[in-house]
Amino acid sequence: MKELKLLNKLQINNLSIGYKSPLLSNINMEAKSGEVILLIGKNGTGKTTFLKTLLKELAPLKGKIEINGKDLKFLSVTEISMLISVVLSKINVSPFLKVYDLVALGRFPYKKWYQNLSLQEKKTIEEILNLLNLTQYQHYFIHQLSDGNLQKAMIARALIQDTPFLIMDEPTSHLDIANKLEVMKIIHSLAKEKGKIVLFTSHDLSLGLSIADQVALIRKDKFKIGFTEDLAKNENILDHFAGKDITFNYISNEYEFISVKNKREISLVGDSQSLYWLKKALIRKGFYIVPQGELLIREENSKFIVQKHEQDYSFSNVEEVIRFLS
Ligand SMILES: Nc1ncnc2c1ncn2[C@@H]1O[C@H](COP(=O)(O)OP(=O)(O)OP(=O)(O)O)[C@@H](O)[C@H]1O
Repeated sequence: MKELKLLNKLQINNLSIGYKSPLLSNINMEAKSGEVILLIGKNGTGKTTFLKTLLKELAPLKGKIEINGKDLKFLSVTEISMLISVVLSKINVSPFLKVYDLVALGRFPYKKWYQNLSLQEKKTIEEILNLLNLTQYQHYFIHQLSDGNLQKAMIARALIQDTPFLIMDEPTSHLDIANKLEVMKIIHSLAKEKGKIVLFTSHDLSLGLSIADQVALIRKDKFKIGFTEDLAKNENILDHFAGKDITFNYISNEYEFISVKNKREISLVGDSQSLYWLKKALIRKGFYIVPQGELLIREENSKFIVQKHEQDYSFSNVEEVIRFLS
């Protein structure tokens, strides 16, 4: 699906947001066509407040937000709807709306009644339903949809709105891993193939980081933004979300729960899938994985071989190894 790529730009200067008093100040950021921005921060730090300000539901306390050179302050609701579409985490539509009608509502900024959809608009709705594998559900009431398909229907509505800037609040919450991955893929392709700027919040950090070009982090009343990997490295963002007895493993890219009962040091030789699962179990049980441990474990002919005091012990599964070591 090739489309003319327009150069979209979001520019925020010296923005302060909040209610009576500022929650966050001195927010500066810039994003261009094709960029995905992940907004993260612990609960209650101001993510929703930031999104509401971008949507002009809240007035900025200070500063300026421009989309494609247009200052939000001077735009009407309809004009903003042609620039920004939004997928909210809380579904705010009637459950007795049919999927097709929900999606068609995305054209509301452009006309008075969706029944007057042009042939071209109807064709685009069909294409988008098809793109999101929703065609077979188009005549369902939205309360009849699974969470995954409901989320996709909300995304379809935002897509039909056809705006340069798309905001998504927790688009992967309540979804299983297959649907999370699908939504991530959609976000990625909307930016890369359609040239949109997509800003989304997520508590699924490693998934979000894998598609984000920039990360905006709200921490200790400060808004920091940067190139994803630089910000992740400089701000230790993954450790920031870990807690007591929980650590982020930069090799496996996962959070790990650490028990403090065992303190033995183990070395794993090799990097097979079996050793990966063994390593997860060892860490969960509180062993330290180090380069030169007191015990060595390798895989040979689909068996785990534990080398202890120069002697080899063979085990056929993870459970046996853990029982032997515990
Ligand atoms: N209408 C309001 N008036 C005054 N304070 C508010 C209002 N709405 C939210 N707040 C406060 O602003 C702060 C930030 O809230 P916000 O909802 O933006 O956080 P968040 O990062 O989106 O949290 P979460 O991850 O839990 O959704 C909180 O302390 C909250 O209590």
